Amino acid sequence: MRETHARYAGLTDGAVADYIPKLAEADPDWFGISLASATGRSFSVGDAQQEFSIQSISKAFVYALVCESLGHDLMRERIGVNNTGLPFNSVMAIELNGGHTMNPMVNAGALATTGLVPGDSWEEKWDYIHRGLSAFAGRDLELDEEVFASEMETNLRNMGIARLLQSYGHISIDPMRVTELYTRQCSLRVTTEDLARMGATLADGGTNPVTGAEVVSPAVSRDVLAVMATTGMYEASGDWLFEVGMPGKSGVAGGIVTIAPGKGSLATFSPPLDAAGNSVRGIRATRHLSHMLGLNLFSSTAQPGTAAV
Ligand SMILES: NC(=O)CC[C@H](N)C(=O)O
Repeated sequence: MRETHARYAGLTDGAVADYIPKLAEADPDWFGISLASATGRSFSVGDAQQEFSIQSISKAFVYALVCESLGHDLMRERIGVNNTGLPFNSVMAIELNGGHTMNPMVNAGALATTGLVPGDSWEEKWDYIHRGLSAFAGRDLELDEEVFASEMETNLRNMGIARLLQSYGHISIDPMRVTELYTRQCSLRVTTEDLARMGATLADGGTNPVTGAEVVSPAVSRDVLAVMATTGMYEASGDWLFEVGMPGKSGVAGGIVTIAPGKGSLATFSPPLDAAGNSVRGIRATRHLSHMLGLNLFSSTAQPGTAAV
């Protein structure tokens, strides 16, 4: 892992996200990698204690929690599991599909998923998300108030998507409050160590390997990993699966979590992103580690390959 970190630390491709003004302040040199096993062991290199906002990675875990509460068959019917082939904040994807969301890993499906979070009040709904994501991580996650405020000020597109979904009957409660709740979940602060533990919980069938908490069922974990594999890296999910061979989920702050079912999880953090909004160093490092550790799910042997990655 040290070798992988050193190998890609000097890579300067990509650009730090700036459509959320606060994110533009990130240091492009930050680079952390953590690994957590499904048996509770972990290892990190680089800026693994640097906190950053979880952003879209929250989508996978909130989806898991809502599937656990409402049933994954119902969620599949309501939200969908197919890739849109379009950017994460696409409005066209809704219009091209008769007003339906396509999957929970892009903004439309994620907003609709957050709109289904159980709770009689907004406080209860937030508590459900906050407690659930914290249970995945095994510690109490904190809100980044500055990132939250910054995105709320510039959130017109997500508000538009939520309104559009309301017009098609896919959000039945106040779409502005749903957008706020979604933005709040995206603003929780994590480190790669947290993300690796969250991923290891999915790798372990929904039980946090460190705390022993049963956060979601093995069946929900399995289904969430399948949706991550098809859509976790947005329109670049095919390239990712082809190269890495494992489900992954990225966020615009620069995090990526990758899961090796039954084995554990890798998490990377590096703010510069490619055109699809995925961390450039994160992709390269994960690809390399998948290869070196023989983690590709489609390989018939667990032997590391030899191709230069
Ligand atoms: N790709 C992402 O991480 C996007 C998350 C961000 N909060 C948004 O909705 O725009």
